[in-house]
Amino acid sequence: MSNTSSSTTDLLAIDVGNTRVKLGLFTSVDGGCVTTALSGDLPIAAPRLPEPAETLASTLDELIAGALHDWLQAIGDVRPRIALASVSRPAEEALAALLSHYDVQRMASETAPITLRVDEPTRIGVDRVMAAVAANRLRHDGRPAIVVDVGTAITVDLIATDGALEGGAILPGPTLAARALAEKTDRLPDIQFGDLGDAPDAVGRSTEPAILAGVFWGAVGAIRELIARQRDRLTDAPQVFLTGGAAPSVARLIGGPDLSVRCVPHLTLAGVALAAGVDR
Ligand SMILES: Nc1ncnc2c1ncn2[C@@H]1O[C@H](COP(=O)(O)OP(=O)(O)O)[C@@H](O)[C@H]1O
Ligand SMILES: CC(C)(COP(=O)(O)O)[C@@H](O)C(=O)NCCC(=O)O
Ligand SMILES: [K+]
Repeated sequence: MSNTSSSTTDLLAIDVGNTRVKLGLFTSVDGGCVTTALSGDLPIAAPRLPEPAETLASTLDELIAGALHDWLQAIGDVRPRIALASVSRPAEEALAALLSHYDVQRMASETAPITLRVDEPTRIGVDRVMAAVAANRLRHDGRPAIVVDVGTAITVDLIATDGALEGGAILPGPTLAARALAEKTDRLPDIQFGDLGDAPDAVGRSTEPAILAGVFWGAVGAIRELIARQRDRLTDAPQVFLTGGAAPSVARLIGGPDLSVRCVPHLTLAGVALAAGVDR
């Protein structure tokens, strides 16, 4: 882990999902947003999206058990200001209690720097909104975008050419789908797959591989179909941004010759940092 020098403009962005909490330390230098990555002695040029200098992805239990304390110490206990975006109310309260000595800004969907062209702006998940804020930085002017977040749930969201978040689709993620099968049936086991790994054979020759084939290719197929249907409403080809814990496993199966898909691991964290004004 690199040494990060303390600065009053350091921002700790936190994305609290239903499975894991993602933390990213964003450092600002001279009011501009740069990474601490160095090329020789010179900071590399500011990317269009802020990149966290340090990150941690952990379960809430691990954080409470000491991982948060250890990580804050390891990054130099810089006492950054904190921007917290959570889709889990219990996890949010538990984290806020752990961080009671810090200045914590709680992010909300309806106050984010993006137009929400949805029926109930206060209900749309703040993670979806933050990822869209970041996607608005990445997409080319005049091009629409589709943001796919493969986490506990999968979300596929459409951003119009004017930058407004139009809404999208929500479905169970692979791990959740497998767990639901185990819970709601008598004879299906709870398959453990921390890492989805390589694409499985679509013909599983016993129960576990059959479940794996179903949840994996079901997720890939659902994402592809949702992108295709959202794309049908557009005049210009969308740029697709993929994020979330399981995104790397499915990324190369989503795109094609006429569809560019970019995997952006810290999309939501970067959106939190942008919404909290890291480079303003
Ligand atoms: N190493 C991994 N490889 C593939 N998938 C993973 C890995 N770690 C986690 N996942 C998947 O990512 C999901 C968690 O992703 P994440 O984006 O953190 O979700 P959330 O935001 O809902 O907490 C898990 O449910 C699991 O399906
Ligand atoms: C859809 C979600 C459950 C995704 O959560 P995640 O998979 O990141 O844990 C979350 O964005 C959420 O609780 N949304 C609220 C409802 C909505 O977005 O319309
Ligand atoms: K998420």
